[in-house]
Amino acid sequence: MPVRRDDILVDVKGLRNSFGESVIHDKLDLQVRRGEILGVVGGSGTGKSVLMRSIIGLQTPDAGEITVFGEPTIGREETEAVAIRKRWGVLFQGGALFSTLTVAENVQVPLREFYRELPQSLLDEIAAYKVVMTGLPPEAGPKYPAELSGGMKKRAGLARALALDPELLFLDEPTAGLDPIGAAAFDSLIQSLQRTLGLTVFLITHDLDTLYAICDRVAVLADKRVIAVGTIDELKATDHPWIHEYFEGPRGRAAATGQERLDFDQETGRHPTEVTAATTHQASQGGDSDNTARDSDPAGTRTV
Ligand SMILES: Nc1ncnc2c1ncn2[C@@H]1O[C@H](COP(=O)(O)OP(=O)(O)OP(=O)(O)O)[C@@H](O)[C@H]1O
Repeated sequence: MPVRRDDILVDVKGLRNSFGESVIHDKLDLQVRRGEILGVVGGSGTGKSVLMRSIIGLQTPDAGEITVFGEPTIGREETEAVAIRKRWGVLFQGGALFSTLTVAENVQVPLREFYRELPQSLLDEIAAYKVVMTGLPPEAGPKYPAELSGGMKKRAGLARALALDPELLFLDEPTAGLDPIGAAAFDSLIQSLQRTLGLTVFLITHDLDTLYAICDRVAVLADKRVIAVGTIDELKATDHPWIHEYFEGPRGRAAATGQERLDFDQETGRHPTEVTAATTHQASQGGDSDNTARDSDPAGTRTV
């Protein structure tokens, strides 16, 4: 069924980006649909982050058109760009928190930028609400990033990304560096926020478990463009060698098996609550397991 124009929140057409002689994107097209979680995958250096930066206006492309919420974003006057920027939130790779500001102050940065007239009492109230919304304990608000575990830093970054009540959320590798349980908890958090707040999510990831667990569609970057976009089943049916290797390689198969097991257990009402309870508890406690590198998971799957 054709997608209604209004339901395309991000539309990228004919994008070209290069750095010197090195062409990163050429004739790249991509659409993000309202209400979906779109996973963006591709080998290292294929230009996933540059694509995100182009969409949010941090990278000026050589050529192409980008519209967000139906508005062109390239070459806009600052005042017009601000009106669009207010409507999205961004979680950069690694959280990108200001180290000299507390968590609450970090969350207040976009509020101060766009709504200078807000009184401090309201800023504090909003920040406290966003902190708790992302599963952090209220005591995390006055802490500095250096005092937080890796998982807590991601949650703080997410709280800041949600500060302006965005319609569209950009997440760059949100589960990188998290252990499997912390990553699963973060996936659940993204999915539950997406559903509750009606968000559209552009999610760059290398994490196959995340794709299976929460993404509605997946876009694959290779050969300087988006070579395929669709559900995982649709992608598996394509014969591109990178896609085939990605989903049918050992980690891809492990993630698929893990998801099938989880689906089965959810249907039969068996153990997933154990995972949920453990992760929820961990999240509310700001547990240390968020801090361990997820790559230490040898099976490449987080279902335990
Ligand atoms: N500001 C820059 N100046 C020069 N080259 C850059 C710049 N930003 C990105 N690049 C290059 O563009 C390419 C794509 O980078 P990008 O960070 O988008 O890749 P990626 O797909 O997100 O990779 P990864 O999965 O490893 O994070 C890389 O070769 C990178 O070195």
